[in-house]
Amino acid sequence: MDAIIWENDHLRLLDQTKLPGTMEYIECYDYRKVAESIKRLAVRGAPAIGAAAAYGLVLGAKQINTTDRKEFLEKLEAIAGELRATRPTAVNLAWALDRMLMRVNTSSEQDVEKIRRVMLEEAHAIYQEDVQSNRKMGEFGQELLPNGARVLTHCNAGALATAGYGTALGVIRAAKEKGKEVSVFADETRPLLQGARLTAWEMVQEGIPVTLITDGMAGYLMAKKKVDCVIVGADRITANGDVANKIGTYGVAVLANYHKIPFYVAAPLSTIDMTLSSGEEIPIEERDPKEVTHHAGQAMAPDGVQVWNPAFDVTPNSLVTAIITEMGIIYPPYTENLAKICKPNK
Ligand SMILES: CSC[C@H]1O[C@H](OP(=O)(O)O)[C@H](O)[C@@H]1O
Repeated sequence: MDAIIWENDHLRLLDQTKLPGTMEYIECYDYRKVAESIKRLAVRGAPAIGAAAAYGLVLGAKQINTTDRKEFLEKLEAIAGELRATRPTAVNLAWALDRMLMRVNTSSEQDVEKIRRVMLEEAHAIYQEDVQSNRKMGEFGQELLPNGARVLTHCNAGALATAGYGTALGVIRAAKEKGKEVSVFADETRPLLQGARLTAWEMVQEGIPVTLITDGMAGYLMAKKKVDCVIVGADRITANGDVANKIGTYGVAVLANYHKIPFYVAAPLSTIDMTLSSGEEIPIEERDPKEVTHHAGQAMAPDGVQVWNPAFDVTPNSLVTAIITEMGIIYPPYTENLAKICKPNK
């Protein structure tokens, strides 16, 4: 299932808000449609929104009506700013836009039409590199999974959250491709149910045994010794190895630590932000309270209730057993070992 397709000179986004019931693509010819799709999580997942934003900038470039390079660049920066503002936590979004702008600004090309072609090349490169990174991550990560491994995951860090194959679910896929019997416990992941709607769907599609649990069941499942390890994705990892990921991840990490179960994070280098020294500096997106008080348009809580709805939390590096990257499996001390594989973002 391709969440992101560039076809016939426009971007097609699988509307993930309609899964698992309906597979419907959003046809984007305007960068504002891409921005709106990222905001409402029609396309979501750190690497996926980075790739979508890169293609969104390509669409924006086509909408700038000038042949003057300076004016073109000024308007392109403004469009990039609108795309960057859609979601604050996943660093891949900013990383992809910065990479696109860097490619344009370091090009000596004066012909705006040729610049547009260079931008499309760069967006394709971002997309293709993400799939390759996921496969390399899977190759390294599957070494951590013995035959018969029972893996708990939270949210969706699969093909739908990336350009394809997945980060956490890429490790699961790679283990299966090696002939290992691996099964998955998927946290439903309130409030938007990425686990129930997306991870469970991906695993069922692939014939990988998956058991859906509510978020509150993870602890008891571990206490019953039914989990061999936890693997999650990430939206931003700081230089010291702190991890921002979907809300609820921190609780799963604390439980895993209490039950002495390995807690792994699978993420490409594009998710590691070396400009931030710790997780305290990560901007955490807060979303519409209606995501918590309503489900399928039905009120689940009384009017007047207060709501707190952070979309992410931060797991301290002390609870992270290892970080699975396309450069290999990174163990503590993270500050030292991440610096060895990452170039500073800035
Ligand atoms: C492979 S990154 C997936 C990451 O992104 C998700 O957040 P959202 O669904 O809000 O975009 C979640 O944190 C996943 O772990």
